[in-house]
Amino acid sequence: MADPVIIAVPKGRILDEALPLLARAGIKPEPAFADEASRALRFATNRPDISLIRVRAFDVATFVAHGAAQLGIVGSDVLMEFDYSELYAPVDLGIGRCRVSVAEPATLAALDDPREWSHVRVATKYPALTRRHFEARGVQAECVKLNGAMELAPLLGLSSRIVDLVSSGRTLRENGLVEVEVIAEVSARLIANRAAFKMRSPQIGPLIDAFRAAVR
Ligand SMILES: Nc1ncnc2c1ncn2[C@@H]1O[C@H](COP(=O)(O)OP(=O)(O)OP(=O)(O)O)[C@@H](O)[C@H]1O
Ligand SMILES: O=P(O)(O)OC[C@H]1O[C@H](OP(=O)(O)OP(=O)(O)O)[C@H](O)[C@@H]1O
Repeated sequence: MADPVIIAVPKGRILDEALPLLARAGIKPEPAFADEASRALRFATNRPDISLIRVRAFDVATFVAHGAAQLGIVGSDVLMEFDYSELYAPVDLGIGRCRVSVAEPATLAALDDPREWSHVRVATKYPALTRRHFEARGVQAECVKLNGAMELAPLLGLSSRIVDLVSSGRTLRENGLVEVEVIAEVSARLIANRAAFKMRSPQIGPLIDAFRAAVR
């Protein structure tokens, strides 16, 4: 039999929404996959030709871009940050919906006009996306890379603005910040390694179709 297709799935919030989607696509992982306390990283499924790996959100794109996994589920925020040419993103899965936005303290926003910025200092997990966004309108962005808790940066004087994910807006509100610009709407995508998609299309093509049919 051909090697199993490996699908990379992020830990954390997307995992919960991905499970029903996998089930509708006919893929039922072994029970340990849904148990974040499990230390296992690779999991079998009801299909001997498919196995799953559970990795950090940003690493899903890296595993698939390098062909270590053939398919993956990842937020479009991650795809925008990396911009890997080896990745093909054929299906919008409609889960993990949020937006990537610029935010700043409410006190600053009251006096501020983003159209007048020529230089900004921004704390973010998304430096490439942030620089591209600001460059497109002639603003130079100096980025401080953080991996989480961006909302602390303005409170502690690390930077007056942040670029982060916003969903309900609760995290911003509870830290005295307001959204001043939406950069992009985000949802999770099914991604495929382009070379694997070409060379293993009899295996991978029907799987992509199954995910497409599972989205509702
Ligand atoms: N509040 C949110 N609402 C909806 N989707 C979100 C939200 N926050 C993040 N996401 C989506 O889920 C993905 C993973 O985010 P999550 O916060 O679970 O990971 P993380 O804790 O930042 O990752 P890691 O710990 O692996 O670095 C993001 O890339 C984004 O696409
Ligand atoms: O607008 P809200 O509904 O408050 O959601 C936004 C928050 O969700 C995400 O963080 P998450 O909860 O995943 O935590 P982490 O990134 O710090 O792990 C994101 O980084 C924001 O902090």
